[in-house]
Amino acid sequence: MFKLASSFPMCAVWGNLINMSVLLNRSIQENRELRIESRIEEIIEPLREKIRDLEKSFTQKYPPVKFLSEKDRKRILVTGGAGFVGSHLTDKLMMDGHEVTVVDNFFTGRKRNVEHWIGHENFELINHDVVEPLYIEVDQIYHLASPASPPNYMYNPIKTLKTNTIGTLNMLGLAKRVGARLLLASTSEVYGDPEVHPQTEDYWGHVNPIGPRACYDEGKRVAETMCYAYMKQEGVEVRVARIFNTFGPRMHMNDGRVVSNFILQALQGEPLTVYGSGSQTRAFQYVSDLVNGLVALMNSNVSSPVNLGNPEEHTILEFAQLIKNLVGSGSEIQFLSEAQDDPQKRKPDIKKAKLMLGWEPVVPLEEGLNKAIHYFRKELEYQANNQYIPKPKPARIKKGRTRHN
Ligand SMILES: O=C(O)[C@H]1O[C@H](OP(=O)(O)OP(=O)(O)OC[C@H]2O[C@@H](n3ccc(=O)[nH]c3=O)[C@H](O)[C@@H]2O)[C@H](O)[C@@H](O)[C@@H]1O
Repeated sequence: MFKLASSFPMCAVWGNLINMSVLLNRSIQENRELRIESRIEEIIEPLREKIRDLEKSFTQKYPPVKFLSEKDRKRILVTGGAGFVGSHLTDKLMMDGHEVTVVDNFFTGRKRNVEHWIGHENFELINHDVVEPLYIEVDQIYHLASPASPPNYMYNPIKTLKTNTIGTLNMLGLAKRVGARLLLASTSEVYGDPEVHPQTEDYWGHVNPIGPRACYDEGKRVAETMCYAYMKQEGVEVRVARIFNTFGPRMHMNDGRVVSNFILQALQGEPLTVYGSGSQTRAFQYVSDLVNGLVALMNSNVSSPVNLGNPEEHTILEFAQLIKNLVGSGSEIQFLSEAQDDPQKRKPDIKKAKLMLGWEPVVPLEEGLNKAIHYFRKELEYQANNQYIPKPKPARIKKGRTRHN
């Protein structure tokens, strides 16, 4: 009796203990499962995000494109179409509803500049160097292919000369064969270090034919000569745009021209490098103004050269101060030695463009600069955050020659 009576509460205690330990085990188990689940969630969420991004890129949405009837839609070739100006021009022509073929050798152009059109039925991208002949059917040719920034065109002067001479001959030959109209992207550099100010189209220029800039200046001058020889001898319709200093988004980070240099230096707190005293002048136009001018010229009946630029002139030093202020940067200004044959003043006379094309720049300098600053700020963030951005490759040197000969 006593045994039974005393063993009864012991059984109850054991029973409770067992229940408690089962409960404890269960809650430990549940806790562990919860922790594992949340850990898995932590790992999976970024993967889900990547999949969502990939899905988005598969169902790519293109910028809106106008519908043009067969009669109005043109087949347009843009050489250098993946470059800074070329890619903005391609955007306009695509959005206007034309069929656009971009040809680029990607020396200074980048696929990223036109990637938003890849796969569109009106768009084609060809990796081709205009120094080699090209056989396609087109109605209009915008011939922009050539490095334009002084460090780029001086990097390989022979290649710059070939691009502007043989490349232009090839494109004029194509224009002649298929009956296309060709617009040459010429430059304010045909005026050299000008003795006439502002520069009008009838000024013949002041160019050093054997200086470091000659490969580009003389290359473009002979390209203009070729256009008019083809016009007179072969009846090819030509348009010649003399483009003055232009800036905007999609300039290459290593472009080396003053706008991208100053903005990047100001954003990174580095000294702004002014070559010489900074008293030399330039007038800067925003890229969308230039693109509108190019299209207006192509579709006009003006076959003689036309200046396209913004006549608002500043010294380079004023320009450095302005960029510093707009960025809100504490960078210093550093004076370096003057570049050889650097034009001391430049400002377009644009009366002809106003009168004959009804064109003039409309984007104020500060507004354009703020857009460019925003672009370069994003590019710097992109470079800092993106593991996959390709680092610029050093040029492959083969038997003393650079690769773009
Ligand atoms: O931007 C353009 O569209 C033009 O640029 C260049 O002509 P350039 O006027 O010499 O262009 P930059 O290299 O931007 O130089 C402008 C001025 O700033 C100066 N500069 C440049 C870079 C820099 O870091 N610091 C600096 O003081 C140069 O010495 C020059 O006096 C090209 O040669 C033209 O074909 C082109 O049309």
